[in-house]
Amino acid sequence: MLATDLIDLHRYPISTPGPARDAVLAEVRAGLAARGCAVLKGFLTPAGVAAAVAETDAVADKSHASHSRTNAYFTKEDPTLPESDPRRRFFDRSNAFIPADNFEPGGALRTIHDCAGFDTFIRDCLEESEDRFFRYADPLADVIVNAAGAGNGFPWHFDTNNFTVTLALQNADEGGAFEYAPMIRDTVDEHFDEVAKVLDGISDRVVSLELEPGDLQLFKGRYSLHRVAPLAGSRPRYVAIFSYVQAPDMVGSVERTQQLYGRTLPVHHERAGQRADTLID
Ligand SMILES: O=C(O)CCC(=O)C(=O)O
Ligand SMILES: [Fe+2]
Repeated sequence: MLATDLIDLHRYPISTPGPARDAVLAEVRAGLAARGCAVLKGFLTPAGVAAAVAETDAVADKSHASHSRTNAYFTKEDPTLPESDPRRRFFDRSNAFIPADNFEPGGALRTIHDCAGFDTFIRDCLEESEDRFFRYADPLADVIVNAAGAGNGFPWHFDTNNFTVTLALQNADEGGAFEYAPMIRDTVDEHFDEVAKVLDGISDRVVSLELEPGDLQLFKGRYSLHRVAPLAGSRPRYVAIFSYVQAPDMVGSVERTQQLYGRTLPVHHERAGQRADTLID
């Protein structure tokens, strides 16, 4: 399997410096600056989509399902806040991640991820500096697939990570749109009143994206409230997630890895407590 067969490199010459690549970068950066979101439609070829879906179908039974009730901030219930506060609005979240070690080197997803120039292209899109941009070194989490069946999808939230790189592989029979309220909060103001309107379904700031199989999405979810709308039907929604972090050799914490993937590896225990930052997660 060759990256040239899987990625539409004519439309997106990610590893060929020149005006065509510069034009793609300019468009992505403009989207990120204006809305925190950029979509490269048809990043994969039809053959690339088919190969990635077949690969995912073959390991779909390895997914780990977890359920929780969460608010948009992933914080605990705080009864001292007024009941109308968005921090007290909890929603059911169920998700199933296929851990990264099910995707073999040379398989479709890793051929895409390992393609020459892929990481540099993503870094250039995000305008991150070289010493602050590394592949996640977690063998269970660097390349995963979120396999979502019928249900609530992924309720409204802000991401804790600065950006997310996803590749849409398969849509559900119904629902599953990616909805977001661009830049609804900023570094100094949570804008709880605006957030509450989104949660109540009465905001006029929500944008709905119908991503199609093969679309690559770069999303800065720290300031833009977003969700995956409820899903229906028997066909699961598959989205691959490529993770990058700000320091080398990072892996997930033992607790979070266990929760998301249902197991841990020796590396999670060896590196526990050696994180580059002091954040909870
Ligand atoms: O599945 C998606 O499209 C994105 C899910 C999401 O928002 C997340 O993983 O934080
Ligand atoms: Fe998110």
